[in-house]
Amino acid sequence: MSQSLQLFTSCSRSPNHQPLPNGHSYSDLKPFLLPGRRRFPVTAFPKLAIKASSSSDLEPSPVLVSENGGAGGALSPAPAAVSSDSSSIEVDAVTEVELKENGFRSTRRTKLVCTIGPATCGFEQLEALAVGGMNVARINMCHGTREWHRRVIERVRRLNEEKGYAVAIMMDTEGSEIHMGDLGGASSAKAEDGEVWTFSVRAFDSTQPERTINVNYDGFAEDVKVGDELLVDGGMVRFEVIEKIGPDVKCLCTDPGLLLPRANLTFWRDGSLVRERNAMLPTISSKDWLDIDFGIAEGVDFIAISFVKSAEVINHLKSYIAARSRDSDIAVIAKIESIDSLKNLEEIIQASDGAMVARGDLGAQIPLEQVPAAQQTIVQVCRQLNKPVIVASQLLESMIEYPTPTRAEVADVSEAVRQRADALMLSGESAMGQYPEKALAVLRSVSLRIEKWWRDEKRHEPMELPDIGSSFSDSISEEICNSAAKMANNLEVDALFVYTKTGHMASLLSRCRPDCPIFAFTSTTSVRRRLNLQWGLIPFRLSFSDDMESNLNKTFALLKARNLIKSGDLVIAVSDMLQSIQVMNVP
Ligand SMILES: Nc1ncnc2c1ncn2[C@@H]1O[C@H](COP(=O)(O)OP(=O)(O)O)[C@@H](O)[C@H]1O
Ligand SMILES: C=C(OP(=O)(O)O)C(=O)O
Ligand SMILES: [K+]
Ligand SMILES: [Mg+2]
Repeated sequence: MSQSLQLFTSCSRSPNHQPLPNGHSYSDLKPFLLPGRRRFPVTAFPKLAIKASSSSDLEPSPVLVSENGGAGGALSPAPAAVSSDSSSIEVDAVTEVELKENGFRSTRRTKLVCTIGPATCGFEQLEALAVGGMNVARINMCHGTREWHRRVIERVRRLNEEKGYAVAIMMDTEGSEIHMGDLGGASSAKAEDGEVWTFSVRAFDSTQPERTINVNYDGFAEDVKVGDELLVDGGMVRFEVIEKIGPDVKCLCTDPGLLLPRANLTFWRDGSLVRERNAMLPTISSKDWLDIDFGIAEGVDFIAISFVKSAEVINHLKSYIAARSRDSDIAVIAKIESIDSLKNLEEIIQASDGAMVARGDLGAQIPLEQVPAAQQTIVQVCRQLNKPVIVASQLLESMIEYPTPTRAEVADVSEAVRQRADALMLSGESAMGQYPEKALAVLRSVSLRIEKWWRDEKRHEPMELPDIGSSFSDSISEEICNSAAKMANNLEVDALFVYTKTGHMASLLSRCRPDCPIFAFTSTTSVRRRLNLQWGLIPFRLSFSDDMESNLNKTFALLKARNLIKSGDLVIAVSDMLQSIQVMNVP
């Protein structure tokens, strides 16, 4: 490290001295196709110019073998086999190719989550998504059987092990809000203007009468009143309640559209959402607890909780998980999709390990025109409190049916990227749409383009992040990361390196949204998979010691052997173990 400059905070005296005592708790589908609307051809959409590299590039070297984290373009599949011995380094195979082909600075920073459903549950389909940049696979316990979900998890794990990806798994609970039944097996049903449909709390076995929909909530027929407005999926289809006959509620379709299995139902009276009974339903239902047990047993990386109302339920779940899963640490994501969750936003996010702007249901509870402001607030609060945030639902809704997005959808995706959300999510587009891979490619290319635009325009926002450290050592970590990120921008370094046991220092760097990518080295596979959700982090699995000098030498050697860095690259390194910022050229 001949050209290295080391800066130390006043707290540490030299790189080899003991760091400060660090008690870190590191912490229709409605085809909204208007007559004469022009749709641009698929080829008009910018494609990533990333070639698959030759297989020899990817041969596992004697010391190095790779695994996942995701980015990039139409990349080649990865090398087989993953080792985890102490002399190796593991990085997502897709990211590795992208780093080699495009260089550090152009790697994708925004992470991508894909909901897995019938369109994407096969091994090859999952692999295509991994190659296309999926960082996290989401399974929605609203749909499918546990056995079905188990097979998906098993395939994702097998992909990671055999092909070198590091796709994390997020399990999303059903929650106990009111929704329709599964349409007797049909994938959708069209409700036309003026038709009368029956919504019933009766359960139907195989033969569902025509224009009849089962409702999951026993109190439904009692609670609704004639004249109420019934909204499916927040207004994708609308009905008016015209008659109640015992368990059956007759409704007139006033806004036509496509009904999807298990679609969410809300009812409105005199322009307000009726929520008295809803509010009494538990956030985590008994079925959800069984699903959570399933998720813990399967070792999922994230559990997303639907319709969170307060921080209490998050704390409750976190203590449940802590008592039950000894070695793996499952992150809890709060879905912000109700009025109550907006009211208690800060305390919910503070209690959680991350949040999701679940615009589908949120848009059913607040007027649609308020959703963009709510999104911006949620993204900002998450950033301030240092929690990853996912922007979800209808990002590319038209791509369920069409191979290209609308301009409006591209603008929406761009806005989420511009807000520097950690992750974007596909729902129906990847679960049951016709073009899952194309939808993912659109998220990828829009993310890359907007991120580049941001950097080119040097739109550094002034860093007005509030202090969040809860102890003196936390505050030191925070200051170090803020300073390191600022130095990285000013010096235009190629990458930030962070050695982190719990991932906390890595997330503090990510929070600053620096111009360069952040290589996060961590020794556990579960931390590494969790870091997959955070903006700009490229997680590597690496065994490291408390001696930064030797960690850096080892990392440089391993990365150089893999052609991932070269002599002269400028790097800034920070770590959990040592309160220092080191700036150096790769020797
Ligand atoms: N595991 C699954 N099995 C069958 N269909 C699924 C599954 N997951 C998702 N889907 C389909 O994809 C659609 C969009 O998924 P998502 O947004 O997660 O659920 P929802 O529409 O219920 O909020 C669902 O409405 C459903 O039709
Ligand atoms: C992501 C959401 O939740 P789900 O798909 O589970 O309804 C949403 O409502 O936007
Ligand atoms: K759900
Ligand atoms: Mg929802």
